[in-house]
Amino acid sequence: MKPVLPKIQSPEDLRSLPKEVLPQLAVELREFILETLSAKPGHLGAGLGVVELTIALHYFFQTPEDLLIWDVGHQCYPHKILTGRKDHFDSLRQLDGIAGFPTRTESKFDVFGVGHSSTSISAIIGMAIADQLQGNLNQHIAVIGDASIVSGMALEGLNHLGSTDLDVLIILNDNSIGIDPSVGALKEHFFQLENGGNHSVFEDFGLHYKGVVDGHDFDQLFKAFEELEQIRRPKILHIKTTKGKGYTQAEADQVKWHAPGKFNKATGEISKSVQNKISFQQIFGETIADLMRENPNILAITPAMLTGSNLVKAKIEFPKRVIDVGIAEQHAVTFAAGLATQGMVPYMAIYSTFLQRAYDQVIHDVALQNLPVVFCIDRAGLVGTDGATHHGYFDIAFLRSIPNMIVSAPMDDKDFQNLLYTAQFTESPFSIRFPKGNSDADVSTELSSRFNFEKIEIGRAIELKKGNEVAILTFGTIGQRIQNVLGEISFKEKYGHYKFLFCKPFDKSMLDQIFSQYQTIITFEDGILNGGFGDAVLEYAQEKDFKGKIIRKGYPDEFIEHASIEELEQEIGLDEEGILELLLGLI
Ligand SMILES: Cc1ncc(C[n+]2csc(CCOP(=O)(O)OP(=O)(O)O)c2C)c(N)n1
Ligand SMILES: CC(=O)[C@@H](O)[C@H](O)COP(=O)(O)O
Ligand SMILES: [Mg+2]
Repeated sequence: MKPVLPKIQSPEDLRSLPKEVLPQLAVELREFILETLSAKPGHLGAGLGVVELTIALHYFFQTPEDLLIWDVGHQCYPHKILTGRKDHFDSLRQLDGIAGFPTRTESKFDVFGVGHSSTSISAIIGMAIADQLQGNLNQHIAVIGDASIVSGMALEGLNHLGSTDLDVLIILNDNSIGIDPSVGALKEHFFQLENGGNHSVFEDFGLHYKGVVDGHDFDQLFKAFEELEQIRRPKILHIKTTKGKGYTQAEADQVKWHAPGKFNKATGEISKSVQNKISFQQIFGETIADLMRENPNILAITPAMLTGSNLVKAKIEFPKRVIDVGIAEQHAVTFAAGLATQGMVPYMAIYSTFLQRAYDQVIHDVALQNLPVVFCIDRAGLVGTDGATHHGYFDIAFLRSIPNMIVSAPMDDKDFQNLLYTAQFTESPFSIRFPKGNSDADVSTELSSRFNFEKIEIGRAIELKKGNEVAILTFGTIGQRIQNVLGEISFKEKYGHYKFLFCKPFDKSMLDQIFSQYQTIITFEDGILNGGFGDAVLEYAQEKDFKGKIIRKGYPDEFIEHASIEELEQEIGLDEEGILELLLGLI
């Protein structure tokens, strides 16, 4: 049979095909995704799992007039390929290329921007109510995974939806896994439904329930769509799929193949880059286990990012003290607050971008009660190819404004370990932000407790180098880059370098000293400038009536798109070359 995929530029082309060729199209689509992703890394398993579902949805419904939302959006590659982006698909997640998640500015088929999970039900209700009020007769469909539907936001959406008369179709794509194996009580309920259980929790939410349908079987999918078309009220279709479907290796190790990086399609071998340096994630994983060995009150909490946060090893050693609560950032933070009231020492491992969802819990449940929860904020700063939804550059600003909160960031591996160590002794909430990727420490660096942890004086800044013209103040790992640049620069004596491990509390006495010695100050941070570290310096400068010049460098007041971290830093001018140019321009 002739290939079908090359003929498809839009769902209209798809809808002109006879149903019989759809299984062949599914094979071609998988092949196309595997071929591309083996060289241009991205999220693999989730997309492979929804190939038939995606084809069936665009075939049956009149997209884009019928509105289709993909929750999280990491499974959207078949959707992107079928909706006019096939020819650009090899630019996936790269500078100026197509985004890894549905994005409204990219296509009219991406009706809602996603990246963070569990938003699809709320968004589709909003669209359905708007269409009802405006008299539009289009369909409304949201596809959501088994790990995402148990999250608070999704449950709030279901609770709303079930009380309406909206003709909305929710498709629960149940593959019995998130990134890591599913957790929580509802996974057992879903399992029972798959095995003949006949009353679903969704009916109690007021939805018509249909399940469980084989999500890889076109006939079953179309039959279910036809049946549900007649039900003109909120409804849910529960389908069972296999994450990684059609690629043996991805089916066999679904955690590894969630987002495997580059790989050899023929052998299934995942490329390993030669690692000369230790990553901050490795340091975190080793150090937290070390601290847990020493202090039985320490627990580590993760909202569904056990592998990403490098907590797997600690979980094996301390199964009861490393707790994955599922996609439940809000619950995770308040749960940590509860633990802290009873004298436990919770280390909340959370990506900066996902902490955004729990902002009220940080303020109301932790900081207001001055509870000593340790926030280990991973993926802080730019994260690269995941792009705008996942960069973590707001946290300095949003944490600095909260009373009682300690806001810290290491410059290097040792600082990081010492901050993690010190945090257990404080009586206030303590945040430690660290970036994705490598530290400057060599792979041979000893990470275990044989390295002697040192208690850090909270709030104290350190003069790394005296200067006589320009004071460079850094917060976080960007300080390492400054050190590299200073190593190269002529007129070194002109530049002083001050390391601020804490943005709050702020070392005012060090600033007093800097104000008295320099007329030019430049601040560097890997966060948004609005309200960040540089602003803290400015605020104090104004208070002290400092008359010199203050320049702030960080990220602009913009949402930054996807590309490699290095490319993005270069664009912003915060790569070594950009910094060198900047510093030379100051004298
Ligand atoms: C609020 C939020 N927390 C965490 C994540 C990270 N994350 C992305 S996909 C995913 C698992 C989703 O599992 P599921 O909904 O079952 O979809 P599947 O990958 O199995 O298709 C997680 C935890 C996220 N995107 N958003
Ligand atoms: C889709 C999603 O939110 C996650 O899969 C995210 O891409 C993980 O990021 P890391 O790869 O940095 O763990
Ligand atoms: Mg799943």
